[in-house]
Amino acid sequence: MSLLLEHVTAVTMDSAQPVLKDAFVAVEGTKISSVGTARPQGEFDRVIDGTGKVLMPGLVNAHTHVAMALLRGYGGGHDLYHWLNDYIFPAEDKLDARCVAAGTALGLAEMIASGTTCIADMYMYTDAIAKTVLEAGISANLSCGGVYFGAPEDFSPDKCGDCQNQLRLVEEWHGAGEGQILVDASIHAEYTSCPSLWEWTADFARRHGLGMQVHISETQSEHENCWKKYGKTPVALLDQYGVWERGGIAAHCVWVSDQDMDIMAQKHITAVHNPVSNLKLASGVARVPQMLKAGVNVALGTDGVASNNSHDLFEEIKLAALIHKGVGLDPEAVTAQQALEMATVNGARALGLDTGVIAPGKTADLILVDFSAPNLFPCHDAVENLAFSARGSNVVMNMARGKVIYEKGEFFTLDLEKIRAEVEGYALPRIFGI
Ligand SMILES: CSC[C@H]1O[C@@H](n2cnc3c(O)ncnc32)[C@H](O)[C@@H]1O
Ligand SMILES: [Zn+2]
Repeated sequence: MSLLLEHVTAVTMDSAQPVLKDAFVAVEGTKISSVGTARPQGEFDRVIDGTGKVLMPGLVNAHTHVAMALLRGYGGGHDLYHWLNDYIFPAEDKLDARCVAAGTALGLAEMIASGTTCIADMYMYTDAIAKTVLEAGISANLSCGGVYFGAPEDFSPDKCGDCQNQLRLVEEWHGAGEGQILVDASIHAEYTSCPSLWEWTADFARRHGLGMQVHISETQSEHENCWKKYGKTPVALLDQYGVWERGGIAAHCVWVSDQDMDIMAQKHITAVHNPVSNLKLASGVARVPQMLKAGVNVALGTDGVASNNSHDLFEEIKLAALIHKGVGLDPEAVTAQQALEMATVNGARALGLDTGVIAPGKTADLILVDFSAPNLFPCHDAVENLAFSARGSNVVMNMARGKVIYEKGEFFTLDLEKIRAEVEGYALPRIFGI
């Protein structure tokens, strides 16, 4: 399948040619084949007129729990500890694979309609997630979040359910769909696990050549309790156990120290900034400008919609570009360009994907944003408008791996009616008895 997007304004995220007006972007199979201001030679199976629209790389949600769409906004008004223990974990105890499939489909529909093409996910019943992701068409780094509450001296990988789940996940899904699904090793968090699990997970990632996902220093109490218990911060402690040997995704990083930032830069650990979730759970504001200065790769995530209420990454982009200006009294703290980089090229780097940029040879993960909408007109600077004015609802086309999966309100890989019926008819009654 070949496709040409013509007469479009391309915000490429490629420093060689950042914004191209009246551009032509050609796609061949799953890859971008050409980008320029002259019409490429040849015939195309489909031509899309991009007049009045901005083409940009698909957005990368580098930390999420997509199936938590079922729990949208549940347990509001509490901090992380009470929210997890009093609301989320009890609700999650009632989940089964069918609920998770329904929640994943719902979450993916929201993500796709608002411009997301790639996610890094951590959740349970990962077979159901993988099957749903494959159907939906976006790319996903899936992990199942290692938890171990037993006595450290009793730890054995053969008897640890989460270790067995991680092993199965790799065997069955790593590289599935010609690389559409990658499996990452994962540790839910320092406070839900122990040194023997960290050692095992580091070794597991090394043996299988996997990425790593961990929740890190999300709250002040988590960060300080770790220091009291081990005399180290979570970043430094896990480093001691080899967890970051292959880099990794550290979600939140609200309370990381300056020394942690140096380790993160050195070990290629991405800090995933989740500003909405961190504000909603009153966890704080991550020191993103300091991390950027220290050379840390910073990406963006929504976290689950239980702690966010939305999977619209344009909200995270806007907040990431705004909040650090206010906190640091610095109008240049995080620029519009930097916020867009976090949601595209930096996210792609975090997931180990050859995407996030509009350039020949890159994966064709592309979205069209309608700049004739009242909230995007007039446009003095496309990058500023994307960061500060755009909303997910301005996305009129989502192409993942060269395939148009959403256009003008229509889903081509998901059935929204069926998803709604499954959520209302099965998942919600099972979890909440309603
Ligand atoms: C073991 S699967 C993932 C696990 O993480 C929980 N979760 C969701 N949001 C957060 C967060 O902000 N911090 C820590 N843990 C979180 C989710 O509910 C699953 O149980
Ligand atoms: Zn999370």
